[in-house]
Amino acid sequence: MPADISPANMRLARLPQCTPSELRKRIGNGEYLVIIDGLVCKLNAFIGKHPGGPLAIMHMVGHDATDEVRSMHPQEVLETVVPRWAVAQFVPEDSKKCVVSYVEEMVLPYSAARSSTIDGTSHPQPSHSNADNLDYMAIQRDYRKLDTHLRQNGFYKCGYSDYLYEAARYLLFFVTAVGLILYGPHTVWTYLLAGIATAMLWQQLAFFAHDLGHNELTGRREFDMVLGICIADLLGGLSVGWWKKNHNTHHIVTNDVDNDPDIQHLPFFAVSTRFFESRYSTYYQRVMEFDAAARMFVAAQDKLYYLIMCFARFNLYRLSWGYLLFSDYAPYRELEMGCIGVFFVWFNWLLSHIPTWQYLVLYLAVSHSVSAILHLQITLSHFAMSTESPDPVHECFAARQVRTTMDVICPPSFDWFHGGLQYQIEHHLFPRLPRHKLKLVQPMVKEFCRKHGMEFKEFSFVDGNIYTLQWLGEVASRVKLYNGRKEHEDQAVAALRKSLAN
Ligand code: HEM
Repeated sequence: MPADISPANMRLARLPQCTPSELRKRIGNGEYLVIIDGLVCKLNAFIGKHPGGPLAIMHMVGHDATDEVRSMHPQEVLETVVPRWAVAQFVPEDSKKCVVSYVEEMVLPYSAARSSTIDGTSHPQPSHSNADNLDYMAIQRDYRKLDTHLRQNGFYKCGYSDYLYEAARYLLFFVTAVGLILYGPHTVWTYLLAGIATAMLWQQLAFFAHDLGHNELTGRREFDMVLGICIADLLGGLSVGWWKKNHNTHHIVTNDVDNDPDIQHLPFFAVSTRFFESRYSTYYQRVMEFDAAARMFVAAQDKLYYLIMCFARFNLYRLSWGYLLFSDYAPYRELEMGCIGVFFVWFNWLLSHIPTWQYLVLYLAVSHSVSAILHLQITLSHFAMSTESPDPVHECFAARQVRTTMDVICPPSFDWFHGGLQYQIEHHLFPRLPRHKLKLVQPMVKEFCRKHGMEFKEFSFVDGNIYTLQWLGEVASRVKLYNGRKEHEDQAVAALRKSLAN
């Protein structure tokens, strides 16, 4: 095959070389350098314009982000846009070793929390076999082979006909909910059933909005985003922009205590004893205080899990508005605010047809608390999974996703109930893969994990709940120890202060 001598490739071939020590030095001097496919990309001028937001890039400064970037971008961005930002060719010290982070021991102004996670303190982790003895280089190589196989064999093409069944289901729930409220007899059963149908509609639409957020439908970001706004904002009253920011971050730094918003739920939940240290969240840009309220809730988190989940949707309204009103980066702010406004109008119009306040409360309580099913499905995949890498310098993207995620086993006839997202490990390995293809990929992923000795965690929905509750209970039981130690420390400080004052 003749060598590609296009001007773009000639430019890349002429780029200077950059070693790991030069990379560290330049990052220390304030350059935002990310390694992608062997190229060092300087992103200072691009970070503010990045369609995936600045935080995505910040997390990857000083990292080999090849797999993260491949998993998050369409092919044309990888081939034509990424190389434009290349300033050097990267020369690793040892090309036979998989190194993903060159900055673990550096304190970076924009991601200082990341380096503080490895302070040598031991915190309990859910059990994981072989996590210390993996060959990351081989895992990375085979993961890339598998991804290429999926790309070349049409797995990334969306099967639009799959959505015909989806649409029929959405319509059924919508018509049931609205029909019962507008035309049903005024009985408890009517509003109970209408509430359940509304919750199921929201749950099913959330799966569709999720596909659109990953651009799985058409692969065209703007189109999928606007359709997502019509689904999530207009029909569900939640901001899809907020959700995308949150969710993309979750995919890049999955189950990282300081960085992943999907496990940062103080004062209600702590999935790791690390949260007892009142750590700084790079996502929320504030300290997550482990204060008296947090100590009280976390100590009983396994008992309160379902109850708190019943109120989670109200928290999502709050977070959506917080994002739309205050976020620096909200590219569709006006459109989303308009659509959520329309949601409130039509939803209140619907509520105005409920004849008594008792029925109104019943309908709102049922529709919002049954929505908890969705929150359980989301949290089940990660809450009881590892939150700490055994080797942050070498652990490759694929190994990290398998370590931090679990699948839910369910019969094919129940696929719709989990939205196809019970294949979470597959989804985390290939986030842009249309969700109806995930089940076809599962046997390949299982073989990939078996070959490399990575534990493929999967539970039935019931067992997954039990496993999660046990882990939450395990963390909760440590609060007592923490309280005892804190009391002891407070007494020591008080005694010291007293003796200094005398
Ligand atoms: C040279 C570096 C980079 C370039 C040129 C670049 C460019 C882009 C472009 C053009 C898009 C829009 C894609 C589309 O139309 O579907 C995008 C989206 C995105 N990028 Fe990057 N990116 C870079 C680095 C990164 C890095 C290091 C990350 C972190 C893993 C990242 C994460 C994301 C995410 C999460 C999205 C999704 C946004 C969405 O779906 O709306 N990018 N990027």
